[in-house]
Amino acid sequence: MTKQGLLVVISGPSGVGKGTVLRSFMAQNENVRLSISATTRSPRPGEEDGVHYYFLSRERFLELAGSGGMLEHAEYSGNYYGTPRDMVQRELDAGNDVILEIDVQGAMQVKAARPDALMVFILPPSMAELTRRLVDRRTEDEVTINRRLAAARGELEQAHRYDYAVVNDNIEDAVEKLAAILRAAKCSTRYLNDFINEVQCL
Ligand SMILES: Nc1nc2c(ncn2[C@@H]2O[C@H](COP(=O)(O)OP(=O)(O)O)[C@@H](O)[C@H]2O)c(=O)[nH]1
Ligand SMILES: Nc1ncnc2c1ncn2[C@@H]1O[C@H](COP(=O)(O)OP(=O)(O)O)[C@@H](O)[C@H]1O
Repeated sequence: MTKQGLLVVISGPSGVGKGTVLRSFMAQNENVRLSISATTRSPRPGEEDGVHYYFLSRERFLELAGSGGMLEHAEYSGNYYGTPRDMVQRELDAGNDVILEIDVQGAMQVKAARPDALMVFILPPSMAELTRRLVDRRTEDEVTINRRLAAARGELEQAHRYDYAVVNDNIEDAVEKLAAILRAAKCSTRYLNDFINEVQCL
């Protein structure tokens, strides 16, 4: 039997650099898969259906969620977001680690349903820098940016519910810290049963 991959949840306020850090992390690490979420928000320029997100109508989203097709789902800043179940389980069973880049509400659902999930929170160096990144990205209008900054304060208060925090000051450093956390997690005694069956600590 192939050993199961690690389920990794990554959260952090909008604009902190989750996408940027994960793109670089994925390019440097094999046997890791990024779950593609479903969302009802509109695609940004350059975003492709089935690559960055599955862009669904509200009706289709609710249908999928209602039929148990999602591991978790939540409403964030006026839109629905959720993790389709199928790919996550398939990749874990194949022995690949799976990263869910999801908001705090969804993360807490995963933590309850899958206590084995490794929970990582990405922090900004400061609120001023977070604001600067969100504004400079130029993908949202002022109202949306303000909404996301308001949400950020609530999200940061939940960071203590995660196993690890990574400050995204410098991208390369953040990628390296994330890799170290995954390596350490594979040696964690919380996976002791798996560990006895199969040496996970490389
Ligand atoms: N619960 C949940 N949140 C998600 C999912 N996919 C993305 N999100 C979160 O939704 C929020 C908004 O995502 P997005 O609109 O892409 O904006 P961005 O994070 O600023 O690039 C972020 O906190 C994401 O982590 C998902 O499948 N489930
Ligand atoms: N360590 C960093 N230093 C400076 N700018 C960064 C850093 N990480 C990300 N950024 C920039 O901040 C903006 C938001 O990053 P993004 O990855 O889209 O965030 P998120 O996915 O968390 O919403 C982007 O313009 C990105 O280029």
